[in-house]
Amino acid sequence: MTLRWTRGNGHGLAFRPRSRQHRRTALEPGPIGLNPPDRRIRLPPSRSGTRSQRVLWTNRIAPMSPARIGIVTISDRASSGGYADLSGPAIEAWLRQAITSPWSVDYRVIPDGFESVRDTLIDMCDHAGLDLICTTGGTGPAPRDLTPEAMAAVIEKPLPGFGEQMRRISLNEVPTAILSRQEAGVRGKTLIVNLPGKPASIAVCLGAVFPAIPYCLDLIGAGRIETDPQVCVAFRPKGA
Ligand SMILES: Nc1ncnc2c1ncn2[C@@H]1O[C@H](COP(=O)(O)OP(=O)(O)OP(=O)(O)O)[C@@H](O)[C@H]1O
Ligand SMILES: Nc1nc2c(c(=O)[nH]1)N[C@H]1C(S)=C(S)[C@@H](COP(=O)(O)O)O[C@H]1N2
Repeated sequence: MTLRWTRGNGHGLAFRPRSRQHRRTALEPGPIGLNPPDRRIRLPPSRSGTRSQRVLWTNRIAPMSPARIGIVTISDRASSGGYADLSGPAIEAWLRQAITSPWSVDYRVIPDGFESVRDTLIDMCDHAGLDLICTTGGTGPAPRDLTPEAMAAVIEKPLPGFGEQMRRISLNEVPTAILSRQEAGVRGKTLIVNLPGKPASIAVCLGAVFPAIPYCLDLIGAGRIETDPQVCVAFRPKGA
């Protein structure tokens, strides 16, 4: 038996404006929407089963619960209707191609600014309980670009390698990549990764760092992600 995930709230993809902030939350299928064969749903062992049988069912046979991924577009103009957000959807499209295990998305479009970014990220980590959050925008040096300042107030463990690698790869594309202060870090069981605002930067940056993300999620106790090796070869050390 296989599972096919369906949209959970019946609201489809429509935006629901909320003052200056637009928000869509939907339980959505991953790109494939099927559980891997070794994770088919079976009835759990009865209460009389041994402890090791129950552990086996829980760890190896129970279906993977969907990973919960947040996408946050940080842009004054996208959040006020100045232009259509292209970067958030670009992140979602890239993830749909790369991730083969079930996942759901929590997508928000918010204005630039310290408090707006800080409060949104804290809400997504602590209340929505997301496993991974990808932000886009607000990483540059302009006065309203305050994503890194908000990150400093949110993350508990910085992971500087992410920003270094994304800038390194991006410099092959555009000299102004050096202007991005994008970074990544962990808060509780959530990994947050910043991407620049330009839609074209999304695939470049995700392609550069995503191979390390599934194992990072394993290490922090977040949801498990499987990837399509044609798109992204996730690296997990042998024995992990
Ligand atoms: N989310 C987005 N969707 C579509 N285009 C975007 C987005 N973010 C940035 N861009 C494009 O990239 C350009 C430069 O990005 P940058 O982040 O510097 O924008 P910005 O001028 O700071 O945007 P804003 O004022 O809305 O925050 C923008 O002028 C816009 O054309
Ligand atoms: N791969 C890639 N990285 C990029 C860019 C880009 O076009 N492609 N734009 C740069 C530019 S022009 C800026 S100003 C910084 C910061 O962008 P942000 O403030 O929209 O986050 O990201 C940089 N990083």
